[in-house]
Amino acid sequence: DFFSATVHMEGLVWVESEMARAVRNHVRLGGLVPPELHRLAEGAAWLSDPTRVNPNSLVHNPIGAYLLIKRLNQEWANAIKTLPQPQEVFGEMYEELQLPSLADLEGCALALMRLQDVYNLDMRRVIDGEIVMKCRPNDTDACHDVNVSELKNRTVPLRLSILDVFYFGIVAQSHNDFYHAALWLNETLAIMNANECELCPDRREVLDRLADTYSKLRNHRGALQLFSESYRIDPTNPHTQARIRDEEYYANLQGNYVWQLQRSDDWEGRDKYEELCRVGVLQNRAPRASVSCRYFRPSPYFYLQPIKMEVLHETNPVIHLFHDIVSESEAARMREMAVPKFHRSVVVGDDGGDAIILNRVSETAWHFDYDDPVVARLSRRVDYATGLSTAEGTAEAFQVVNYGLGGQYIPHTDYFEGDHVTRHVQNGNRVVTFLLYLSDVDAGGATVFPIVDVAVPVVRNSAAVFWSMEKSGAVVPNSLHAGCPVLIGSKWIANKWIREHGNEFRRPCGLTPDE
Ligand SMILES: O=C(O)CCC(=O)C(=O)O
Ligand SMILES: [Fe+2]
Repeated sequence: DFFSATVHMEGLVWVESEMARAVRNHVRLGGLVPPELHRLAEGAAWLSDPTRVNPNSLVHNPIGAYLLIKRLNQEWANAIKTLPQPQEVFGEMYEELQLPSLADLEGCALALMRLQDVYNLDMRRVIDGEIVMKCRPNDTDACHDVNVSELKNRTVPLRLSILDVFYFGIVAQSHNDFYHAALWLNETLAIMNANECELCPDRREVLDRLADTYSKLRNHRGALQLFSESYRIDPTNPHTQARIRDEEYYANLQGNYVWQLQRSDDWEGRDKYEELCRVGVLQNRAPRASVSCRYFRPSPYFYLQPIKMEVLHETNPVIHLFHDIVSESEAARMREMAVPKFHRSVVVGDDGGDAIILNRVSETAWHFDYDDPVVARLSRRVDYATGLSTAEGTAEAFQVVNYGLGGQYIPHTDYFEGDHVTRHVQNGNRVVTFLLYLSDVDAGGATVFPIVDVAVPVVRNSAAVFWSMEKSGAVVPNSLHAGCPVLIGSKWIANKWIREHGNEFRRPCGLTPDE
């Protein structure tokens, strides 16, 4: 999949730019191409204009990413199909051409809907190509409405068409996500009611889909009304007639019941987590309420260049941010080595095995110390900075992650609990997390600790360091944390988890259990 890591999406920007270049060259040399192909190539010309902003920023925006995938999966693919000899236009690249799939397009649509919830995005503005976050009524004063797309100089209009709006509704419906289906299908209908449009979807299909969605959500009166309208358009359809009878029956049973559209994915702690994500949406720009800052020399290694340490939470759990702990070139090396190794991220599933879930959309690679001198050097630095051994068997390899579109990692603890202990705790539990930020993020993506109300900013080349265990060996439930969905940008991190075994003498028990 392309949508599961932003770095893969960046590759697609390059693909479009190269295809456009090939078409333009072909035309310049006197070749003929269908007008549609010509239009696509001209539309992508700006991608190879060096005076414009970084083309990768196109896919750092979720609307831009969706539109790119759509162009490649549908418009380019269809136009190429009409060519009798595509090799004449595209040459060798044609053989290796890998265009995104329908699953990618769906993944983009679902990602946008997830962002819509967490950041409470204004739907109308999304359709106009703008990402505007609104705080929810119960949010703290620390939350501020913001148009995050204004913060980036945009180069191309990112407007969605009514067919896109309809498509979002269809995707949601086909994933049994009736909440978003209702939102987007309703919007489709609203746009159709407000405008004369040539390229509108079939009205009856929109009505039937929305009616069916309402029925699933137990809004039988709404469903009845829509099926009735659909029936007026086509009175010969026996299926609609039957549905009207059913909905009438259920609506009567419901009596005066007042229906309200509600999100369907409720889980404990969701609201607090999402609120903190909204508060932290521009965390790396805003001044933070850090407890204190100081130079920190945890070992002679840092004698000449002490760590610039920001204390974000003093205890239970300790959360520090170490600034400039890796260099630009080390971070680049870590990212570059990861791409060829990437696999879709998994989490520990209920059965103790690996599980792929939509709650963790990202790609993962593991870097061992013997893979590269830079990795070994960084492991050593983590040892000096934490005072704990990072030798093999004591610490895990570096886990490098690039989040995908709307990529997030919902609240969890890094230490293992319950059934997971047996499978994952041969070397003891995870004592400390050293979370390196290998990139900036334009908006969203903060690491948040909902129990203690801390949002850690994604500051390039810094590391969030937090402790999951007390010296006594007791775990710290307050270390519950999450990676907020990336709203705009490409988020790269590298985790180093250090285990208990091998550190008994480096971090011995205190004199009292709560030391
Ligand atoms: O991406 C983040 O900010 C948090 C990641 C995380 O918690 C993890 O990988 O365990
Ligand atoms: Fe974590």
